Amino acid sequence: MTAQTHSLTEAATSRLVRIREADLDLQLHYNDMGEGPETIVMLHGSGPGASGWANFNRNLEPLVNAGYRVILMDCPGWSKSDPIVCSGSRSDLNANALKGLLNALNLEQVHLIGNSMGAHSAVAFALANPQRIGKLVLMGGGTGGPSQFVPMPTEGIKLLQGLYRDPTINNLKQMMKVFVFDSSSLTEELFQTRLDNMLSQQKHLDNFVKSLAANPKQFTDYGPRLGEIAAPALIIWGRDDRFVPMDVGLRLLWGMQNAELHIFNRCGHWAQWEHADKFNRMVLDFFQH
Ligand SMILES: O=C(O)CCC(=O)/C=C/C=C(\O)C(=O)O
Repeated sequence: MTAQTHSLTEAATSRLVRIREADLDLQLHYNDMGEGPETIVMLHGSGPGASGWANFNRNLEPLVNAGYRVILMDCPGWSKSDPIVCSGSRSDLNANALKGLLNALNLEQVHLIGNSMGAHSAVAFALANPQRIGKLVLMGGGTGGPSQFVPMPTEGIKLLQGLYRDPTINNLKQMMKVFVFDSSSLTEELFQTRLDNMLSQQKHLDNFVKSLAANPKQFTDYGPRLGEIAAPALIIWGRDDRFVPMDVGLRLLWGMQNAELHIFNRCGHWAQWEHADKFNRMVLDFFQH
């Protein structure tokens, strides 16, 4: 552990900020750590109880040690950010929240790492604000829309939606076992932390269900616009992803101007957690060259 990372705890890096952007006027929670000329913002997925810290805690230290400022944004409707009902595009809503956060922190340009919903939101942000993007890392997401091979919603997304409606420990375990390739890596402590996160914000759970009822397709299909994105992009997928299938990654690869794709074998929807060491090395190499 270096001097930079000895204080890398959720509590020590936790911050709140008020943002006003487009039709949003709300309080956002984020974690802020490290120092350096370049900033990486990480955007989490849409599962119940998700947060920047829950999704990316295995990926922070190498980036901070390499001299990056790292920010985890908790999207509106998750963790300690304000609740919201989303009846339009969740990808665009999160992109607006990110713009508000960057403006509040005086950050003109950043790199983005997005997981699942976070990847959908990163692409929405890149389309709306091309000049504010350095590089993009997208895992298990990047655009809504169909898979060529797998019926949608996938089994994972059905379990996720069921968990929002009925947030029990058994439903949580069922969902998380489909999340990852090797479910023996999931500990009771991890389940309990996730359950506590979920149940501490009942309003977020209720609002997600209301949002789905108002608009079942929360994530815009940006397929036709992917060619507008010129930023270098590293797409990372799990071969065994049962939430957002791997061919969505191929759509991104074909669509974006400057993208490359890495597919992990024996990997589900959480590449940054399931293959953290290799993921961290690949991401650092991508940012540094
Ligand atoms: O519905 C989609 O396309 C996105 C699903 C999604 O974001 C799931 C993410 C789940 C997590 O990463 C999580 O809960 O930690």
